[in-house]
Formats: sequence, C-alpha cells, structure tokens
Amino acid sequence: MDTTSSADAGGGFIKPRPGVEHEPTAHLFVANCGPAVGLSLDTIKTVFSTFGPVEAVRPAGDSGTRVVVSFQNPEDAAAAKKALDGKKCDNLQGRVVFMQFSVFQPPSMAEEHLPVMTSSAGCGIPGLVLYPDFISEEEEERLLAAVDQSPWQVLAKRRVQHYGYEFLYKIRNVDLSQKLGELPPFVEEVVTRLSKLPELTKSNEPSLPLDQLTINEYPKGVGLSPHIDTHSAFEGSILSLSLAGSCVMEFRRYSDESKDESRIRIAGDKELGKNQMERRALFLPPRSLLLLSGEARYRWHHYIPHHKIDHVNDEVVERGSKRVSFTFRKVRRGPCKCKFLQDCDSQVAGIPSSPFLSNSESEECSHSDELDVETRPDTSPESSKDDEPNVEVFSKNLPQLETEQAVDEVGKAEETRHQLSRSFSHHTPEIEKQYVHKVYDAIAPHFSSTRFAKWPRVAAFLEACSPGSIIADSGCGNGKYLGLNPSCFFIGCDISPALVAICDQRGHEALVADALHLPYRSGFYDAAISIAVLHHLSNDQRRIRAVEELVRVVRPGGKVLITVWAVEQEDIRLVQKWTPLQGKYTEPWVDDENFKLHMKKSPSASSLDIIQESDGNGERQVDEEGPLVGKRDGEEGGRRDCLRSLSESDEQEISDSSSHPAAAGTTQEPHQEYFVPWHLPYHRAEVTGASVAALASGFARKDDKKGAVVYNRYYHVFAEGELERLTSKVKGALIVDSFYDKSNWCVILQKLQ
Ligand SMILES: O=C(O)CCC(=O)C(=O)O
Ligand SMILES: [Fe+2]
Ligand SMILES: [Zn+2]
Repeated sequence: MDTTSSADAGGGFIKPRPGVEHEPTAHLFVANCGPAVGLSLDTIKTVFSTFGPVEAVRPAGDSGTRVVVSFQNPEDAAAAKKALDGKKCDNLQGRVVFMQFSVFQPPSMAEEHLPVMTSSAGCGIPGLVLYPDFISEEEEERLLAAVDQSPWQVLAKRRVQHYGYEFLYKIRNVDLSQKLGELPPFVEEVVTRLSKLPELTKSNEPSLPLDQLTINEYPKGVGLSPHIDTHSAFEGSILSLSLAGSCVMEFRRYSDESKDESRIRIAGDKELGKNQMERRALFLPPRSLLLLSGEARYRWHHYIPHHKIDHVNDEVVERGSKRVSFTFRKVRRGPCKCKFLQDCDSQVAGIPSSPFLSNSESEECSHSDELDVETRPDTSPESSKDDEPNVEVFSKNLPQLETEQAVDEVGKAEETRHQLSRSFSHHTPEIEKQYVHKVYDAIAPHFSSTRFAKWPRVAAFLEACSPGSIIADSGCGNGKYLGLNPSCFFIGCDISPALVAICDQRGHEALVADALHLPYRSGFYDAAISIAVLHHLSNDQRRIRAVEELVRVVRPGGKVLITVWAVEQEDIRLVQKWTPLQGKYTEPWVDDENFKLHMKKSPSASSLDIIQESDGNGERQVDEEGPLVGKRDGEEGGRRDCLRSLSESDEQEISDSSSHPAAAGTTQEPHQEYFVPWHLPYHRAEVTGASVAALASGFARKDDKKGAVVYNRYYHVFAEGELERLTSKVKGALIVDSFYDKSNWCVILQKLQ
C-alpha cells in the first residue's frame, strides 16, 4: 500500500476537473465497505489506520455497505484515498472500494452517537431491568407458533392481539366493563414465572395479577413512536418479552418545560437543563424480558426507532424479518397515585400521552404510535370541545386504518426536525413552520405523485453541467431532478423529512436540511439548484440568506439556478383561487430565538386570522414550477400533470368576476403574499391522523364536494425584477442569465473566481 501523504483530492469516485481541487478533509466516505459486506468496523479501522491515526469508523446510513472513516489529519485521509480508492484491496477482502471526502460537516460525536447499552444497569434508569434469555429457544418457538393460531388486528404498520382487555388506541386506555377473558393458556407458564420475579413480588405497588396482554408483531424496520403507557390504564410494572427479532429501545425523559413543543431541544447527556430531554438506548435481544417499573415506567418514554439495522456501538445488528413482543400489564382500577405528576393523566388534567400531544388529541384520535407535534390544536378548552364533532364526522368519512401510518410518519418527521434543530439556533418564522413545513409533511406522498414532469429549463441547466459535476438541489422535494444528468452526482436536501424519505426510497442521496443553513462545506459543489423554494420563505432577509447559502456551497465559477413563482401568472384564473394575505411581514427576521412574527395588520384581523377563516374560492392544484406546468405544449408529463390535478369541478368553479390586484392586472402594487390551497383527497392513504388532527384544530378544512382535505401553503410570489434585485445583493456572484418562463422568474448566478 502506498502510504505517502498527498493532497490529491481527485480520482475515483469524484472526478477532478481542471482548476478545481476538492480540499481534503479528515473524513472519508467509503462505499462498498461495511459490516453488510463482511467487513467489521474494527477491520476497516485497522486497515485505514495504516495511513495515520483513525478517530472513528462510523456506519454511513443504514445499509451497512458504507462507512465514514474519520482520520485525525486530512493528509492521512488523502493518502488513504489515493492508495485505495477504486482499487482492489486485499486487506479489505479483495473488495474494490470507492471514496470521496465527506461533503458534510461531521457532527460532533456527542451529538451523533447515543451509546447503546447491552445491560439495563448501563442505562442508569431507576426501575429498568433487562433479563437476557428469559425464555428458551423452544419456548420462543412455541409462543410464536401459538400466536399465529389467533386472529390479528391489523394496524397500518404492525399487527396486534389483545388478551384480557383490549387496549383501545383511540382513547389510549382500556374499557374495564369489556373484559375479553383470561390470559390465553399458551402464556400460562411464562406468567407464572413472571409473577415470581422479586421486582414484582416485593414492589410497593401491586403489579399482580397480570391480566392484560398485548402482542405486537413488527415487520422488519418498523418501530414504535415515543410514549408512556397511560398511567390511568395500567398499574405497577410493565413487562415486555421480545421474540424472534431484536431491536434497540430508546428511553427519553423530557424536562417539564419541554412540553411546550416549540421549545424542545435534544441535548447531549452532559448539558441537560430546561426544555431538554435525556436519552438512553438499550439493545433488546430475542428472548429477553424488559421490566419497566417506577421511574422507568411512569416517567420515561419508550421508543423503538424505525430501522432495519441497529448500530449497537461498533456492531451492526440486522433486525430479524420480524419482531414479536408480548407486553404483560395489570389493568388499573382507580386513579394512579404516582409521584410523577408531570406525566400522570390521573392526577393532572391535560397530561398528554406523549410530549407532543395535547390531551384532546391523545383522547380523540391518537394511539401510542401517533405523534404529531405540529398538529397540536389550540390548547384552550373551548377549542378542544369545538373539535369533537369535527373529528367525529371526519372519522366516519375516512378509513381509520390509515390514521396510524401517517401520524407515525409525521412523528418521525418531527423527530428528524428536532435533531436537525441541534445544528443551528436560528428561529424559523411560524408562518413557514405552519404553512410550509407542516403542510408538505402532511401531503408529501400525494404531492409527490403529482410531481414528475421535469421543467425543460431546469433540465437544460443540469444537462449542461460537465460530467463528474457534483450538484446540490436545495429544496429537492420528491427528488425529481436528482440524477437527471447521469454523468453527475446529485445530493438533495429538503426541510420536509417526508419528502426526503421519498427521495431515499427512490435511491437518491438526500438529507433533511434547512436551505438557510446548508450542512455542506463551502465551495464543494460544481452547481446548485433551488427550484420553487424561495417563494416559501417569508421575508427578504431569509430569501437572501438562502441565495447566499447556494453561492457559498458552489465552487468559484460554479453556477446556481433559482426559480420562483411569478406574480405575473399566465393564467390569472389560478390566482383567483388563492387566498391573498392582508398585509405584509414587516419585521425583519432575526437569526435568533427572540424572533417575533410581526405583521402589519389589516384593520379587522391579522393575516393568519384571515387564513384560518377563509373558505377560499375553489382551487386548483398546480405544479411547483409554476401553475401552468400542466399546460406546457408538447411536453410529455405536463399534460398528465394537468389531467391529474384538474378536476371538472375545478374548471366549473373558475369565476371571471372575482379578482384581486394581481389577477386583475390593475396599476395597484401587485399582491404578493398568498395562501395556495392543496387538496388532499380523502381516498388517499395519507389522509390520516395528521389530517384528522389538522381538521380538528382548524388548520386544514374539509371540502366535501371535492372529497378532500384542504391545506393552505404560504407563498410570496415574485414581482418582475424582484429576483434580480434580491440576488444582486448577494456578494461574490454575478447574474449571468435571468428570464421569465411559464409563470416563473428565474436567474442563473455564477460564483466569482
Ligand atoms: O414492543 C415492545 O416491546 C413495546 C410495546 C409497547 O410499548 C406497548 O405496546 O405499549
Ligand atoms: Fe408501551
Ligand atoms: Zn401516574
């Protein structure tokens, strides 16, 4: 092996271009290398250590086939890359590995890694006990066979069986008057053994007799959102037996203040304080028993992340094809009298079952998987009451099973955004959180199904990039432009985890990131695109910041294409279907937590008030690149877009009489702030718990005529010249082209050499 030091950053995976040197970093992304191809992290570390000290080898993603090797010195990483990249390496079992310097600013180890304990003692949570090998393999086999003889209740992502009492997910409780019967004979032996556990017999609080059993069957990769088993439903300890597959269970304790959802932050263990949470992780092997009592049961949320493989420190453990858990509990008669008041629904009114749910939601429409931070309704008692009939009516019209999945996904989306929020402290204006992020999370799969037409001007820009270019797509949505030029490398990012998940499923490289804080090294990319993103930012400073970020991440000479919706719509009938916001956001955005949304209010109400009450005019869904995308002549896909998104009733509802300044083309200053509706059809699978909660809170509305839940998306549409004015404020780049096309304003910037 060649161990000489070199600053050569090219060759292999990323092709060098004349005049462009990618600065080496200490972090090497290595593909075709990892535990899933028979190379343990230890072996990899040993091999790479021959080039210099290696700080860590971490799995990159869940595939087990890619790792990031972090050297202490970039020169050593460069030497390793030069010696091994694209070559057959005998020490790595003869594999040909491919490398690039890591694009991402590596997070600190403290932030990134939650150590996974293999014994409960390591977790340090009072009342948490793990008994490995609680049952034998034969017993496990027998239990699994017996379970399959009984009918399953099918939830969106997993199957369940209930014995003794049914756990009612809608109310997160049991109905004492509806006893199903005794626990089944096939668990008799296990129950006898459980009942002799000293933790149960000696406990102050009676946990016996165990009279309720929930069996969960999780397919590979499926997890469970964070929750505490309802205090008022079960008394004493909770016992959960793991069969077939393993998983990592995470435990979380939120400080009291963190229940204010807007202030939750994830902290490393060292710096716990107000508004934060503690996390611990424990590996649950098959045939083990987990006992939760006291603080572990009443105070800590338990959570199974959705992963196909678990990283148990240096090992990658593949989850089996399924995991089956038997959770034994004792149904409570009478109120809970625990000392953990902050989480006790018996003692404090309004305690949600998760830090993300208000009480009304958890009772109306959620179960343990159903987390939805952002669909929390107004917490005032009146509004909760008003919501009830709404939810009732809605649930009659919509398939119930679908509820679980989407809310689960929204829960995950939230999880991801919380993690993202660790990396920067800026404050996103509420209007974007509510009317952009939350909406795209809720509509992602449906939105994506309407987004396939590639806009020719964007395609032309991408096709003009020279082979080997690395291209960033900031606000990549469903990833329709990723990979458009097969000779280039694309990395997408979007603020919506739900959309990033779609990119991921399609095999693209994409990550959740904020367009105002791109997690990339400066000067890394050869080109960047921002398609239909800037109009979702709610003030000039934020739009400029997003452009600055695009310019920052491209190399000198690199180009940036930006497109936004135009005020000057070719089809003004569309504009008539939007809801104009009264007033403008006048308060400059400040990049800290003291940001307050200020609006110049109209005499009667604020913009947000108006939106909540607005019934809209009748809507048409439009393509992100511009409302007219469906009408592009001769463009395959565009026509289909059009057919898909326009129903006959849409057409009938277009009225010539209603107009406002933008539509009417008056000499008044054009209107630029709008809510543009998105119709999520009832029949879509993603019309789910997220939508139930959004309707209940008044955030979304029903349109029974169209059979859809209607969400509003915030837009600031651009006036002529505005995009040029904005981008010309960004230092270090020149506008090399600007044009209007299909109701969009567009610029191409070039970073100065
Ligand atoms: O699958 C498990 O081990 C946990 C199940 C659980 O937490 C529940 O059903 O409440
Ligand atoms: Fe639970
Ligand atoms: Zn309690």
